[in-house]
Amino acid sequence: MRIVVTGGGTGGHIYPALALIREINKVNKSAQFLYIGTEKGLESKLVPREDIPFKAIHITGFKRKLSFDNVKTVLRFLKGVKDSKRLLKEFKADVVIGTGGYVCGPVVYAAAKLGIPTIIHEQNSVPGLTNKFLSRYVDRIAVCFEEAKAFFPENKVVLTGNPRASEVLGQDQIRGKLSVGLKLNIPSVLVVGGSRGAKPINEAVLKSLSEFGQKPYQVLYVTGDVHYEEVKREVELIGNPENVIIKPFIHNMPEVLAGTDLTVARAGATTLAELTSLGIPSILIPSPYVTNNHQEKNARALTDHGAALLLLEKELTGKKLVEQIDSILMNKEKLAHMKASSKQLGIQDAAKRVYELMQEVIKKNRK
Ligand SMILES: CC(=O)N[C@H]1[C@@H](OP(=O)(O)OP(=O)(O)OC[C@H]2O[C@@H](n3ccc(=O)[nH]c3=O)[C@H](O)[C@@H]2O)O[C@H](CO)[C@@H](O)[C@@H]1O
Repeated sequence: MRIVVTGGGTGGHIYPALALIREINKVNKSAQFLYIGTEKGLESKLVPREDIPFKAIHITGFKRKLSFDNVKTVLRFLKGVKDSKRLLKEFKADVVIGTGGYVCGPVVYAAAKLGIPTIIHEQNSVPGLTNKFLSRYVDRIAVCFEEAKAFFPENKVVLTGNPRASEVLGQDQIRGKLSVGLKLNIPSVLVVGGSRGAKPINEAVLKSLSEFGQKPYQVLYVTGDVHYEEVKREVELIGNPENVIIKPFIHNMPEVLAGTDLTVARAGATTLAELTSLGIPSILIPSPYVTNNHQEKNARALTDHGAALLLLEKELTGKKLVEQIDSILMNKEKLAHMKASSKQLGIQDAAKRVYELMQEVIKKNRK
């Protein structure tokens, strides 16, 4: 099977794609992959790390306001379609799957026009612009939230979940903890602001740093690559408590999550799929800067079922953050209840479901 995967911009679109590739590799040794992304997106760094063949096309996203830039974007889109068609023909793709981000636009559109079976994977409860546009042309739309179904043609949409939910299972939590310097016998809180970090979360953590030092739990605090140096400078002034470990980015997140008792995070859809797959309770601080406020809607899918607490960014303070962490970690009953609710929302066999959908569209195309 010759599979083209495309998706990019941020980790939330790239990690599901990488998880899908790894999971397919386990069951189909002869599968061949080509990843198409952009040079500027995080995918140009993450994909080659995994030894997956990577090709880049040049493309930019649409501005929501009407502007001359959009004319340039349309021209680039058409060029992107042309380049994608060439790559798809050269590779002789049997199926193309897009996992989100604007790079999917020309690649998946080109595939549909060439008559190659196509799938898009929508991680969020509310779809983005590119997937809405592509939904007209693709064979199937794989979604992760029941709520997302309403935005797509009924005959194409299938609830599969996020392949990352499958990948995070069965990991070695001891190795995960040791790899970042966490102690084995103390509860751990992971604080992470999505794949690129989040300044408001960093500010709140810095305000509570000394207080964390007094707590019977340990904190793994991930700043995001671009914020790391600044955070480090501030930490030097405040002092770094022994039970708070600070990292710019975690590359072995599945292992690290395995040893996590509670997570404080943005409400990116891929992070949520990982947390619910493992049954990790969370405190979610949705980014208010995303399209249609989709992170808050993602978060509510968990908070409505008691799997997470919601902390809106406008209400976020260092004090509130510590209070919420304590309210969960210091209350065994609440912790157990949240764990169970979280686990119930997980779709653990998501990778298998997406792979089956790929096989189905290929078969249908051959008939
Ligand atoms: C600002 C923005 O537009 N964010 C979107 C982006 O978020 P973002 O890229 O932050 O996505 P998610 O939070 O969904 O996923 C982040 C991914 O990066 C991984 N990770 C994160 C930090 C780290 O140090 N190491 C690591 O491996 C996580 O485990 C996860 O797999 O895509 C998501 C999925 O479509 C959307 O829901 C988010 O709204």
